Amino acid sequence: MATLLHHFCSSSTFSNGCVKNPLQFQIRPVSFRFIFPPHPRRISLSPQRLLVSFSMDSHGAGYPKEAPFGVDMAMEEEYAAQSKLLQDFVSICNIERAWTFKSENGKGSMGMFSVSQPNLLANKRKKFIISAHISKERTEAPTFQWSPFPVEMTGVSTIVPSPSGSKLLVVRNADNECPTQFEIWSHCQLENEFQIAQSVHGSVYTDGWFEGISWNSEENLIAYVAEVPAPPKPTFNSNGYKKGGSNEKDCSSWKGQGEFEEEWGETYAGKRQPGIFVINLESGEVRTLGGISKSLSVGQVVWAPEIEGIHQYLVFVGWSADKRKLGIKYCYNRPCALYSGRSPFHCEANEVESKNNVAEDFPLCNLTPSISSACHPRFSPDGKYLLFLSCKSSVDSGAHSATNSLHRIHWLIDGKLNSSETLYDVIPIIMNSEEGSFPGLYCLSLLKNPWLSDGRTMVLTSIWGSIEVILTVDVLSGNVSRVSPVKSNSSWSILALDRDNILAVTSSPVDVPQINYGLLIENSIGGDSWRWWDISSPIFKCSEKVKKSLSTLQFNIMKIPVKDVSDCRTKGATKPYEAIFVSSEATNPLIVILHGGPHSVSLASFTKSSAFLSSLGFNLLIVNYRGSLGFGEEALQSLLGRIGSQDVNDVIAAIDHLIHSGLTNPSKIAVLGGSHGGFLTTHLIGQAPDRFAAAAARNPVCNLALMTGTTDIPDWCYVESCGPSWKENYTEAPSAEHLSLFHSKSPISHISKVKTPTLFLLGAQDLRVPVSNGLQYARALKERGVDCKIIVFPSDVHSIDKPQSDFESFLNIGVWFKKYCT
Ligand SMILES: CC(=O)N[C@@H](C)C(=O)N[C@@H](C)C(=O)O
Repeated sequence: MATLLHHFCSSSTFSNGCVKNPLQFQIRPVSFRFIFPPHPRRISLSPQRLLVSFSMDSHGAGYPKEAPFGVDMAMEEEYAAQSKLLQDFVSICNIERAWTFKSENGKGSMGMFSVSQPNLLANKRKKFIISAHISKERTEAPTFQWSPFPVEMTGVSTIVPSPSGSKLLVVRNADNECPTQFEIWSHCQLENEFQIAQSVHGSVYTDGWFEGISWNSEENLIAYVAEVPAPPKPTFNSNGYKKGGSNEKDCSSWKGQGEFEEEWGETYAGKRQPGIFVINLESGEVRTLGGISKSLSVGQVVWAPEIEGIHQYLVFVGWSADKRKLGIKYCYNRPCALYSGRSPFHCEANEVESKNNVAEDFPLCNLTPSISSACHPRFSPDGKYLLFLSCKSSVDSGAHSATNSLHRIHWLIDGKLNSSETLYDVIPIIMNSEEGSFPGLYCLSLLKNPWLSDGRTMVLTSIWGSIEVILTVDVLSGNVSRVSPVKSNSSWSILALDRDNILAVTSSPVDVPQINYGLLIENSIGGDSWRWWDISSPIFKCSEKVKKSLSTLQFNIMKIPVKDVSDCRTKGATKPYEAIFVSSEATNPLIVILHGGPHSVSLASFTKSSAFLSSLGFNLLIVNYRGSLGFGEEALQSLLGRIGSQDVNDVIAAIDHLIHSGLTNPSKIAVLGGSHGGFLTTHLIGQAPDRFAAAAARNPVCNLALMTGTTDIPDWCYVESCGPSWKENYTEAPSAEHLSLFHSKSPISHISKVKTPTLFLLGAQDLRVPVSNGLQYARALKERGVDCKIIVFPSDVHSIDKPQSDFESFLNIGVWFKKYCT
């Protein structure tokens, strides 16, 4: 077991489970249970963990055995039963990506799905490929013939088919100091294999953000993003400092640390600088895209359209960081621009041989100087336009995520931008929209080839209120159409295009994912001309137990009216927000679930952990408080400067609204959230101490004054606490006034009122909300006699998503809530 359990039993739990706090003494009923299993071995002396058992271990020696540390013996049967059910949920597969190919015989097409499934024992996600032959006859339902077995992709970091579909790149990033391996496969064999030494570059980025792997149209070059090798560290031996430094290892010397170098924060430990490389598949030679300054990190590379006799260009995104690299994971507010540069295999021989790679030899062109953010470049099929997404609202306001926009520039074949060239807004930022109409673009990834055959319609997935929908966008007129069924309140997400048809996945909080196939029936693109079919697939198989428990559940998306409309600065902030209510019996205890960010959203889609909690007999209220993505920019911006009050009040109003609606009469209420959702969880138990019977917080923000000096995103503390005036205040050296403001906005300022038993799940490697935030708050609760339990996962980062940690987290949440809410 890679995980470590820390159960800090409060003194009160040792003394018969009484929950003690300075304001109130409460006696909880305690059941002392003597457990007599078929072969009695144990005597449980306390409901918590005082337990002695004598048993013969496999070596025959009799040693007293202790209860597992952190397992509440009064709940052991519950723990065992829940762990079985949770395993059934955990084993449900996810589709990561999909591709379609022309079929060999010209009839129909082939679908290839990259699927992942957690492997608890190995504490890894197994990845495998499963394929299907897709046949379709005009308007008839398409049929999928699935390959009999999946093929496991052990050790594979990513795969990328070539544009013609005749070759497949397989990348294997190695651990330690081993080379990265590239394999090129044809339909039935390995054609070539290349080992790229660490001295050339480190791991290829497969992170979904800097990541970019692009085949050229001739399919003889691949451009990609990989870690630039670190400069050598100073070397010392028995004679002292060894001049010159080297990366070689030998036994008679050691490496010093040199100097601290900034990295990109949470999930990017060890990543200082992504660079662009090109491999020639005929020679195996790897060249670096030159001219990139040290302060520019680059990614998302694509080839510009190829034109005979003209230098070949690469287009990519650059993020500059002069003084400090601030965390970039979940943070779309980092300024970035599109650049073009000449392919290192299309430069003059003397340029390539030049060892200097200086900027003058390889001039880069900033293609988007007039906008603060440009990412995900995509060329139109005719090569005339370059489309890109922008997070400018996020960059300009400082909110870590916000409404996106889509833009178009006219591509000039020499890879340069004419300064008079206009940048067109295809989808502008929507500040506020009418009920039921397009709320704005919330899309942070595009398919490699998102184009329908007319060459001007892009297909993408975007958040719309509490669901994801599939949209078509005419990039010349700017017309946006919702092509996933308007009446559906499930979430729809595109997997791949099959010529002009869409391969999608849908799910809801009570339905496991399902593959759907959308056929464009009429010639006119957009409107209601899409017909959708459910496709049966072996991918999302689940146990009878899971099916049975899901069949008893229902959900609806509720509109919650804003309480204090007079406090709102904009019209968009007065509009109702949403909450997803998942229920079976009206009298079930209720779990209020709160997303993080805060500019993120809980989707009405299938989430294994939430489905597990509903299957335990809890109703769920999943609140998309104002500030969430998917509701227009005014509603989102309304939260800046008001965290800890507006968001807290929105959650309380949602609970009240639900209760007054008569849909439920919960016996007890629990609250659960991670990160900013943990901030809300701990605020709620402090600000509304009588309302919650139990709480669970995953890497919660509890004290902004502590977080600002320890997190990878100190700017977040300023933006969310100060609002629009944050830039004037932001500094790495907070003043006493700043610290006092941060404290007043934090859950820790309400700690004296808390009495709710609270479970803390903390990742020791979290760079975003370092473990000290949760630990400080939890220790302060214990000091006050509030019942709490802390589990620290030593190798986990902010998301606590290693399979074993995720499993143990939700098992403990389920048991904790059962203990205090039923
Ligand atoms: C921007 C960011 O990471 N904020 C954190 C405080 C947070 O809430 N993170 C979100 C993304 C989460 O759900 O973990």
